[in-house]
Amino acid sequence: MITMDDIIREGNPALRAVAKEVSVPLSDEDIKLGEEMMEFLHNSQDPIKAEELGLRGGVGLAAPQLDISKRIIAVHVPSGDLENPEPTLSAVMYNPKILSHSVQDACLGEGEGCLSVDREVPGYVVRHNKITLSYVDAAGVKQKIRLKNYEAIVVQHEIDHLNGVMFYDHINQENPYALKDGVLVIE
Ligand SMILES: CC(C)(C)[C@H](NC(=O)Nc1cc(F)cc(F)c1)C(=O)N(CC(=O)NO)CC1CCCC1
Ligand SMILES: [Zn+2]
Repeated sequence: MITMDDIIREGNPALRAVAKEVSVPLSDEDIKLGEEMMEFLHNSQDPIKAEELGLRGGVGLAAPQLDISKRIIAVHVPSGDLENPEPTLSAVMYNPKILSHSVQDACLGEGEGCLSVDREVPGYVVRHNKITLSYVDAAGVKQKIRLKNYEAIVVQHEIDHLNGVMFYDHINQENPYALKDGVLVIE
């Protein structure tokens, strides 16, 4: 089972490498890894298990954060309201690729953090507001989906990890809260 000890932290050069595509059909090993990554996210969002295992509540995880240089990400975005426990996005994505994106940019009003970064780095992380994404799912089926707002931000954050990019690489060094006109601030 994946715990925080398995997650490498900034400074580890493996976080700056470009990860390799996985072969399709998926190997049992890659399918198992994806299942373990999703299990980590579920455990991290379960108050009891998170406390027991000392996990930070995670919405996304990329294989390079486990020192595995493969283009695999897992995302699990809870719905946010207790009435509707259905997550708004829950998927293990193999070889995810952004096919196209909106002109409209967006950022989280709270800025971003990272499971591999044990410090606060303030500032807006400007990303695409909407993306069209292709990936191979855990069943080996090619998917093409459109995402927007928070879900799109999470997936872009995870795909960045596959390219050795950290969220703070996007923050304006002169003025971390500088915003061009028209950037949507997502609260
Ligand atoms: C770094 C951390 C603060 C743990 C961040 N979680 C988060 O932003 N909030 C959160 C946590 C939950 F459990 C449920 C929930 F709806 C929201 C996160 O998981 N990531 C993922 C990551 O580090 N992947 O490599 C960072 C987020 C910043 C913007 C998108 C992902
Ligand atoms: Zn991260």
